[in-house]
Amino acid sequence: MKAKIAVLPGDGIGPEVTVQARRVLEMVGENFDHEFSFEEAHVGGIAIDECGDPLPEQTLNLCRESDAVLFGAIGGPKWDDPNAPVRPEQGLLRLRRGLGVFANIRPVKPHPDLIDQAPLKPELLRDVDLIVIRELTGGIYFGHKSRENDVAVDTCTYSVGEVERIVRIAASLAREREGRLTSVDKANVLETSRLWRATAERVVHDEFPDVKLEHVLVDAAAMHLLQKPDYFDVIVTENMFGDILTDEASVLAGSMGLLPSASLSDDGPGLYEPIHGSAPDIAGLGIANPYAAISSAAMLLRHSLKLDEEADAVERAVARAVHEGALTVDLVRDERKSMTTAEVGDRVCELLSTCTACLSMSSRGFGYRF
Ligand SMILES: NC(=O)C1=CN([C@@H]2O[C@H](COP(=O)(O)OP(=O)(O)OC[C@H]3O[C@@H](n4cnc5c(N)ncnc54)[C@H](O)[C@@H]3O)[C@@H](O)[C@H]2O)C=CC1
Ligand SMILES: CC(C)CC(=O)C(=O)O
Ligand SMILES: [Mg+2]
Repeated sequence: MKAKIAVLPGDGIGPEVTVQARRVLEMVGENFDHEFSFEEAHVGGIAIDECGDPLPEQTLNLCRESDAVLFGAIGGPKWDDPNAPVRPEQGLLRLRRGLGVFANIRPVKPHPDLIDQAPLKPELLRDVDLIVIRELTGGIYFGHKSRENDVAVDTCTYSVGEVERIVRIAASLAREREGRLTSVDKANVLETSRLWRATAERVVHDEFPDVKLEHVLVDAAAMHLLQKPDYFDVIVTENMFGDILTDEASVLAGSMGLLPSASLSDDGPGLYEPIHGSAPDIAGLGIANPYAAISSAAMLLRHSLKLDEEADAVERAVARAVHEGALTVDLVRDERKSMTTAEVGDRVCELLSTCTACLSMSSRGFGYRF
């Protein structure tokens, strides 16, 4: 097949991990005989430096006319001045809104070979296999903001329609998995959460009677994620809660550098990005973990290009590479045994072209279930 992929590396470790994800897609194109074309554009801080706008019009246009968007990360201390008129993060938020990608899918499934190194007890992690569905284009990140003298305001707004569509996606997914949906809110305090809860209740009751819905307050959910993470199947929640809970959930997998994501709209290109940020503390050192970006590329193959076999092959190559110990420093106890970002990318590409088990449809992959 032919596909046009927009590549937005961004800032910090964004370009370092995105180049590895792009190499993996190129390798998939070669091995499976697809014609993928790639076009890069600036977003975030680098775009501010270039033209004063974190999402230049040509970047958004490129994304709109592509089949999918591969995104790195944005932001960093250079653009962190609280009085700055524009910030890199605005570029990402405008991109998500501009593409209408309201459904952010963040799977969390610890790799069996990494469980012993995670900060939580192995017995808590062995059966963890959960997906967070985060509403991505509404809520407090997009509400009206103001600042006057000593007072600042951020507004959180949700409409019934916004809640209905994200709950439908989450409930459909739960139906294909274990049929358990946990809706996370703060309905004891927030009016938006009370609307969220009532809407989720109605949609699931009317349209997904086979799905078991429960409501958990976000503060308790933060605790349960660490105390009994294997309890969860599908979690659906609003934008900011999903942002925070998935950083927490990355601890279950072992590193921020492991969690991928897909952001989808009703139609149009999907946006694929690791859940982590630009990691200024390690940027430029060549040690960032590229697995989250590479796994996001697998999600791109599956969701935007409908290439399941190819997506499975990438996930199997990642699983195999992790099993062999192809790990960056965030995942190894002995630094001398770590690989660089590029070495990990090399190994995944090698496995994709040489490992018959990775390419074989009959062998089992890592198996994100969605
Ligand atoms: N999607 C995006 O582009 C996001 C951008 N940001 C921006 O990124 C900048 C830094 O934010 P932080 O709060 O430090 O969050 P961060 O996610 O960039 O980093 C948090 C911690 O995780 C580590 N980490 C992150 N990705 C890693 C990887 N691939 N391999 C190994 N270690 C990794 C970092 O070294 C750091 O210690 C800020 O400007 C923030 O606004 C933050 C989150 C998401
Ligand atoms: C600009 C931020 C909202 C990005 C972020 O933290 C995320 O999407 O996880
Ligand atoms: Mg985040």
